[in-house]
Amino acid sequence: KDKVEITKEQQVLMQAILKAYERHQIPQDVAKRLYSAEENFLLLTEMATSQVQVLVEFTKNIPGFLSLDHEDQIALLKGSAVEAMFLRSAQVFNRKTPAGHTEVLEERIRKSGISEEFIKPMFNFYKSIGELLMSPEEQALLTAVTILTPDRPYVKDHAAVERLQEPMLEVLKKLCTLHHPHEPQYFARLLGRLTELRSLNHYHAEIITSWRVNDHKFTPLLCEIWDVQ
Ligand SMILES: Cc1cccc(C)c1Nc1c(-c2c(F)cccc2F)nc2cccc(C)n12
Repeated sequence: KDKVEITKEQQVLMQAILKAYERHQIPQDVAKRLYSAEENFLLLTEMATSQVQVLVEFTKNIPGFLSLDHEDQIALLKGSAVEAMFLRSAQVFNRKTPAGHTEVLEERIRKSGISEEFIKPMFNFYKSIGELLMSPEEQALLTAVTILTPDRPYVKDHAAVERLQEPMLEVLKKLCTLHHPHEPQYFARLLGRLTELRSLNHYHAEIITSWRVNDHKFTPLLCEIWDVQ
């Protein structure tokens, strides 16, 4: 009989409480919220930009790299950036992050304006790297070997790059034997990944072009390393 009525003040109080509750969500709640392709592209652009910065710092710390011809240093960096970044993002992707983060990253990559034909080879590569269960030393050496690939475009002194790459391949080969005693083919499998990486260069160039066609903006560093704009 006596009608229940929310008073005006109670309405205001309830709205304030609800607003606060929705604003202060815990991470996994946020993860469920779908992001727009633009938001995903922006996040990936930030990730890619910091990956390039990390790549440049890592490369400068490779023993002997800074004593190479300066133009060759640039040619090696520009020629290997995509492959090195695929390797690093594969490590990031395969690291067992707190539950749900890898799926979130995968979802954001899938919804960032990259066409399906490039998504497949990208995740196949991530999976094939994950299956190798590389040690941190193997990951670091494989990245250094990738950067010190003598036959990149515009490299003048091939021999000097080979002299740096050789000893790293030797150490990597020994590590594979030590870490994977029951897999004599492990080193060969690692080098097989480098071949797969090269094919991803082509896909990456297409991804960049398709983003540019849709007028996506890159950071100055990404433009510089991939000769965009
Ligand atoms: C950070 C990231 C992680 C996984 C997938 C993607 C698409 C990205 N983002 C980019 C990559 C890139 C990379 F950084 C690592 C591996 C493969 C890549 F395609 N390259 C570029 C070039 C211009 C802009 C972006 C956003 N971008």
